[in-house]
Amino acid sequence: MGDPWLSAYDAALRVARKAGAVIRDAGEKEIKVCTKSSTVDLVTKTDERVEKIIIGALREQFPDHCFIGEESVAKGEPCNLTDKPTWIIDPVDGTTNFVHGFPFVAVSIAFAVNKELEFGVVYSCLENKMYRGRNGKGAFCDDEKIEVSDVKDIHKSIIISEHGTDRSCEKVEKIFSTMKKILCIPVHGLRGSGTAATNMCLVACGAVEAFFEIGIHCWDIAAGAVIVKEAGGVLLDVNGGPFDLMSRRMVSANNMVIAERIIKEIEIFPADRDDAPIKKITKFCKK
Ligand SMILES: O=P(O)(O)OC[C@@]1(O)O[C@H](CO)[C@@H](O)[C@@H]1O
Ligand SMILES: [Mg+2]
Repeated sequence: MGDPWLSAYDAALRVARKAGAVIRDAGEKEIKVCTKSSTVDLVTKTDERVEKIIIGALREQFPDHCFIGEESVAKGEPCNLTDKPTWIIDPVDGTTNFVHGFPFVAVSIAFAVNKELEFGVVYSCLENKMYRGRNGKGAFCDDEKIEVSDVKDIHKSIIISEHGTDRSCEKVEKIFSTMKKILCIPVHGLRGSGTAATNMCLVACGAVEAFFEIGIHCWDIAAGAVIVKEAGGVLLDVNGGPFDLMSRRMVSANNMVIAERIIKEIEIFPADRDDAPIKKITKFCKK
């Protein structure tokens, strides 16, 4: 049997580039900002518009496929991963960056069949870098094959994490306590680009050793997960168990030595699963 998902992969690359161009253009104009789950969970017309463009184009070509998109889920659509061919989309990963002109904004498109990720595309559209990975076929940035770093000594590592959009003090304390413990190992540095998809690509191309977060969503990390795995990296739950795309918890690392060392320091806090019963998020926009 040939390559069953090649046309889907090509479509993902095409529409990711198109989406990136729309985001770049929109960034030149005035951006009207609304909020979703908290006052620091930002959304703009561009997020919604780009998601419509991506899903519209893919649905036209693949009418039987299912779609999980960040903004559609925010409007109350289901977020269940079934065995059916399913696209998992974050139209703008790094909306806060987009709003502020901080130069890391990504379009993230992944494709899963039988709950297995087949490929992932992350277009870092302000840098104009196209990261991509296909199950069993390697990971690339533009035309260059990428690989994770070979560092095994945590003292020689850079680790990425993010603060998320839930600012309840209890959670923030746990996040900072974890970061403090990791910093004090000590590691070479802690970083955060503001987009989970880009963070994972930084692991995949060896610029950092690991990225972990509790509170991310499946659309933030699905494409990056394929890219990290195909670049030779590992994906785990924050408790060291198997990675679960819908769990909102993840450690991605260049190897098990680094992953397990970080896991020792992570203070786990609860996060509702992405496939928990639907709750529509109310959007707030200033008049
Ligand atoms: O809302 P957006 O811009 O798509 O997601 C931005 C983002 O920062 O939120 C996650 C959860 O904290 C991050 O790690 C992720 O990349
Ligand atoms: Mg987004």
